[in-house]
Amino acid sequence: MVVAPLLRFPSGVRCMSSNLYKTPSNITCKTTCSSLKGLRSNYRQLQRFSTTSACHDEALDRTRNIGIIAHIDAGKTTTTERMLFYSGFTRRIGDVDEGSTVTDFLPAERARGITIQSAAITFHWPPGEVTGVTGPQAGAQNEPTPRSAYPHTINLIDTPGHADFTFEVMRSLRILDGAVCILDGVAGVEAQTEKVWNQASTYRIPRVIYVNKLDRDGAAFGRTVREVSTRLCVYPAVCQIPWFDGGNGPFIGVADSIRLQGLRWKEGEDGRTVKVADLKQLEAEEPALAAELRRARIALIELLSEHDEDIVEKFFECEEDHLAVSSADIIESLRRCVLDQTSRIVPLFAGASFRNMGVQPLLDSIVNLLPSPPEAPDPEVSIGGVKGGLRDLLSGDLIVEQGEKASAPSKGKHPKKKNLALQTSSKDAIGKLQSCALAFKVVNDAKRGVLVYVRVYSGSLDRNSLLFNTNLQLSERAPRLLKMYANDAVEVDSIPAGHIGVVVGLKQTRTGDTLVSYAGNKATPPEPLTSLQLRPIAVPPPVFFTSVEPHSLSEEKRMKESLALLLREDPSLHVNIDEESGQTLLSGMGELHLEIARDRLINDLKAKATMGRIEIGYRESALGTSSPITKIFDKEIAGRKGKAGCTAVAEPLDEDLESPEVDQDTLLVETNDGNQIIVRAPGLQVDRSSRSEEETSPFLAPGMDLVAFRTALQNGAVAALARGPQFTFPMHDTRVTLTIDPAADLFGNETTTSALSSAARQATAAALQDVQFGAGTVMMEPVMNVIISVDEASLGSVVHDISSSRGGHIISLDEEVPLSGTDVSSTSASALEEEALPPIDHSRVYAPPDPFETPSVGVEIPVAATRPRTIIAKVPLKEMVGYLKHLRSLTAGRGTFVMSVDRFEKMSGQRQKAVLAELRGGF
Ligand SMILES: Nc1nc2c(ncn2[C@@H]2O[C@H](COP(=O)(O)OP(=O)(O)OP(=O)(O)O)[C@@H](O)[C@H]2O)c(=O)[nH]1
Repeated sequence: MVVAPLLRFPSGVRCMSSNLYKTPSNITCKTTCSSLKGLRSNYRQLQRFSTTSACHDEALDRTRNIGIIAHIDAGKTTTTERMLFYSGFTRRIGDVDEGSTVTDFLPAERARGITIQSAAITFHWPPGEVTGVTGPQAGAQNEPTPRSAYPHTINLIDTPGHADFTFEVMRSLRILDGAVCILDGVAGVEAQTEKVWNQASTYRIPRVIYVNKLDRDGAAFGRTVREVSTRLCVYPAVCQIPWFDGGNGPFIGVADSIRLQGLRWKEGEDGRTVKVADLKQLEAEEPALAAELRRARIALIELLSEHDEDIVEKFFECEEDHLAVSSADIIESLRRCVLDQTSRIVPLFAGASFRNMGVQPLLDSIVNLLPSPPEAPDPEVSIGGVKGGLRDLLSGDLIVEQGEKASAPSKGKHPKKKNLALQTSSKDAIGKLQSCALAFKVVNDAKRGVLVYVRVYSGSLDRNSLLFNTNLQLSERAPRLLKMYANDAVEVDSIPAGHIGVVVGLKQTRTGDTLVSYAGNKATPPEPLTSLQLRPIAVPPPVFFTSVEPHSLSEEKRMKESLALLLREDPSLHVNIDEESGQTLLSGMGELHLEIARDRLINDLKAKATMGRIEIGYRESALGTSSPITKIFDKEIAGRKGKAGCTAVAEPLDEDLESPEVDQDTLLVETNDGNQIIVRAPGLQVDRSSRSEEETSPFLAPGMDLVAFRTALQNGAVAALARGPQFTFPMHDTRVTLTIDPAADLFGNETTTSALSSAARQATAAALQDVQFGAGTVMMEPVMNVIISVDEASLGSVVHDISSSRGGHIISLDEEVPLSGTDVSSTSASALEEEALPPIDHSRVYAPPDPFETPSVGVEIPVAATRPRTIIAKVPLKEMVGYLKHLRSLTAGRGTFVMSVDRFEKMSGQRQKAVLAELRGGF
């Protein structure tokens, strides 16, 4: 009798065997024996856990921070709901289509049936209390107990699948230690799957794959396995194959190649009852399936043997009998391969979550195969201009020279000695670090206020500790800490390293900020801790915008507060105020992104405002150089006299060309939103004897330091660049050089920061006008990097449509390595790609045959016609609006695509004219 690990329980967890076993040949077990105790008891367990620090290390081994990633509609939320149900977290299974799921709890998500925000939720698998007592570890004995025999804490992040929320996905990926990638067994590997897969590769996240929806007509497990190898460029380790009743009947379960058994679920039940049949029983009942299962087992051992020496040894110990290798040894081998990602082995499982089939073995695989926080790759940090791993930093392997970024290369007699001193003092500072956490999500909760979700990476984040925000350079106290269960919460005293929790009461922290606590009671941490940042990501440029108007003047303040909150939640949204019209413009990544922002603003945050039409965010660019334009601002602002002068020159910015030389008169060179701002002040006589951030000058008003001076000028230029002189679109690829002549432009006490900003804004706007009257300006449009997946039969028509009707450029067909999905990441291409691993040998990939692979009626389609093809093209965004519908019609519903902003491109005169005519006449 073979009993699956999912059916084994540690002592103390009682299996209600009388209900579970039916006949010796038909073993049935309820997997949630100790489940359904209800939420309250789970809460109590976690509360105890979080206040008992002695258990933390052991408990950390029993923790998994896992994400679910996939293409839209692959079944992430449906699968998550089953996980919550089987773990005893919920008493009934929520339904996406009825809008009753736990994780999609925003009204907009429930109304649309899609995931918008990543939800973080905690549960235990297998059900029961996660004790600090270390159980028998795998590998300790000859036949070790799998990890899935003991309860683990799973922090699960359900991520959105829609391309408009790519940034939300990236944000979530940064804090995961492992992921389950769900594929739709009918659609296979889709373009969005490839994108999010590559993003996960960027962070080296170990993954398992779950092929869902195998109950649907047209499901093709074998084809999907092959696509995993060809399109995701990994070796699928097929751990389960689908069990179709009688070979080509309905999907009824899975055959497990690790444990050599069949798992069968009864149609129409809630899935808690699983019938297990061993290989002998399968041979009697389903001989074809049993034969395939043997082949799957052989293929699995062969694959592992190529990458793991230990399994080769076990294989020889078993006298080269593939079927004799123990399941525990296979699980350990798979685990080693998953954690060491150079093998590119990804375990693959099967199921139909909607029919309640396949989810418990998937949960077992999360516990057995994915890493605990200490086993996950070292999180990337940047500190004092140096990049590396956090663990390396804490252990002293990553060396930071404090203050080197700000100071010039060391001069003097003993440069080496100086460096050594700097290193020692930065080491001392790093020793003071008490905890380091990443705020990965900010949510405005109607009941609890603003919740900041954090992942703690080192130390322990304690209630009431002072947190320094290294992005905003300010400190905030953490008055309350919570552990979240979707939209329910439990108060805790601390959040230890490796865990996910919520800080309530932070007023400034935004999504993506790094928070550190440190020893000592200074207001700021010692250098270089002030610059410590975890996995920074760059926000992509927004390409759609809309206007937001308050219903009345009295509503304006409230609307602005709501917008500020929206921006804290989602930094991929941007707000600009058009100085001339006074209009507030909200811009974002896509139409759906802005629609959801509108819903949040008006329905959830109750702002009384109206949003205009969603439009493409064009840009304007300078074609020539202006003459130097000087403006003197001289006016009373809020009862205080303000006077300042500034000279501006505007010119085209070519990032490929070298920046102008930076001399000691240059106070700032900064490129932001596609424009460059340079501030120069010859003769300012900067007093550099004080600390760098407090540098000052005799020309500046008392109390104004150099930072305030150049920020004021920069803000003025940014405001003017938000509105182009000819088409009123924001400027792009433009450089503005601001020059201050201290003798002529600065007027002592009267030169306030707002006067400086106003002078810089007026001078920049006038310089842009001067360009328009001279060489002129041109419109720019967002051009997208588009990846389209089609089959061979539709390739020709799709390529023709893109290149002739949509003005796109085909870049390539069937790139061997898919484009990296790191468009929203500052991280360079994945380290795995850098290691230049040998290509995957697709001919050696095992995939079982598909009963429904070819249509049973009509003309047989040649296999080549259904071969997946990938088109990579650059297409103007305007031509991609509403493209999905068109692509579906060209490809009989099979085609999918993803896109991301490539860059802004200058438009031809003819195209500019046509777009302007359309904009004036409306869409
Ligand atoms: N037949 C069948 N349908 C399924 C299965 N799993 C999910 N579905 C259906 O597929 C649709 C999408 O499921 P979701 O769980 O919302 O998918 P998702 O990946 O969370 O989608 P997004 O949140 O929008 O990215 C729903 O109508 C589900 O009922 C399955 O195993 N079989």
